[in-house]
Amino acid sequence: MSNVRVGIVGPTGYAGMELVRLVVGHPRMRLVYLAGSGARTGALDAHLPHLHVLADAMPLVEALDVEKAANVCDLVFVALPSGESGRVAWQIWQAGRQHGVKVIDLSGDLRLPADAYEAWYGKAAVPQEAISEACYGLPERHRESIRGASLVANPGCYATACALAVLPLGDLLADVEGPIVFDAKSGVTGAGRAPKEHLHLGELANDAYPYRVGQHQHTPEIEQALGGRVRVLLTTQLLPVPRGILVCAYIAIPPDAAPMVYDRYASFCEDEPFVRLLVYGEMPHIKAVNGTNECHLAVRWDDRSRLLQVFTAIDNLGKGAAGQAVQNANLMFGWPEDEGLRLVPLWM
Ligand SMILES: NC(=O)C1=CN([C@@H]2O[C@H](COP(=O)(O)OP(=O)(O)OC[C@H]3O[C@@H](n4cnc5c(N)ncnc54)[C@H](OP(=O)(O)O)[C@@H]3O)[C@@H](O)[C@H]2O)C=CC1
Ligand SMILES: CC(=O)N[C@@H](CCC(=O)OP(=O)(O)O)C(=O)O
Repeated sequence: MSNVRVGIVGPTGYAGMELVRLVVGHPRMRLVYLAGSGARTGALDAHLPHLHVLADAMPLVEALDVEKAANVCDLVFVALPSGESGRVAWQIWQAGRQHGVKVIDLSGDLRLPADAYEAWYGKAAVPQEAISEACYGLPERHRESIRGASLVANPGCYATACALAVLPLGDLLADVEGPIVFDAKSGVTGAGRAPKEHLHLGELANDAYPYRVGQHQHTPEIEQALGGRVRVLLTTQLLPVPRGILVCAYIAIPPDAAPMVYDRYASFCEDEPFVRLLVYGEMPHIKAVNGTNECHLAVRWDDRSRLLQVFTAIDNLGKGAAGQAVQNANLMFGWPEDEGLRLVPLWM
């Protein structure tokens, strides 16, 4: 059954190590190639002792060789810092194009048009050809295109949680008045593993605060994921927890649509394997989705303010990164969408 040969570029990073866990547990994937910058090579469990249990199932970590990645793998996940990741994904895709290698990039490099990317990320964009080739990998919106894609831009973590809060509105989105406001909070693994002063325990413990306000790079990605029809105000905040994203969206739907809005969300979620609508009145918890590919969603109409509140919770490393990447791979290979993703939450 384990017939598809898989490579992971960036396995020593937070998203990459979660990919290792999911790929090793996937019944149709065989991990054959691990590569990074060359700074940490050899046995992966020498750098990540918790993976010792998987040592026999894992190749050694090598310095990245694009040609090798393209030749020994059928599928490559690329999870490098933005600015580097999309370039590497594009190179591997080009090198393996003739024998149909499939590539999923977890960074923001292939998600936006070049001018928007450069404006919001402040970095040079990859060639337009790469951006045009890449399919935006939000299954709840682009399932059919993902099935036919060989290069996928995996969505951002905040962008996933925010878009999923709104997409169930469907054509009601056209009647929303004013911008949609997202109050979003993330655990610290969202910032990656490279040490930074504001991420130290001493700085972050007992604290929580907004950051990159008005400048967060997922703002245009959310607008794009919602079809470019609404303005978005996104406030991102850092929480002193390792993982998980919690979003509250405030949406001015027409008040006369309020009585049937829960049913609209219910009918959307009924067909979605990973978006779970909570019973009216229940609220999502990040602990209930951490370690999984699920998005938990709650809807509440506030009659006093005449606003719809939609709450979503995802694991930034799960549905926000590695889990969604595996979901996309399942679609690209024509497998059941939840293959290898029937995961029990970590809770503690
Ligand atoms: N963390 C998250 O929650 C999410 C992350 N993402 C995206 O996924 C990508 C990876 O994020 P994350 O895992 O958090 O990042 P980390 O900083 O934790 O890890 C980055 C990885 O990239 C490797 N690396 C760095 N530079 C190079 C290079 N020049 N060539 C080859 N390998 C290199 C590092 O390996 P080495 O040890 O060899 O230096 C490390 O394994 C980013 O683009 C991020 O935006 C997207 C959604 C959510
Ligand atoms: C807590 C934290 O810092 N989260 C990151 C999440 C975004 C990310 O991972 O980067 P992409 O733009 O490539 O998706 C951030 O806010 O930048």
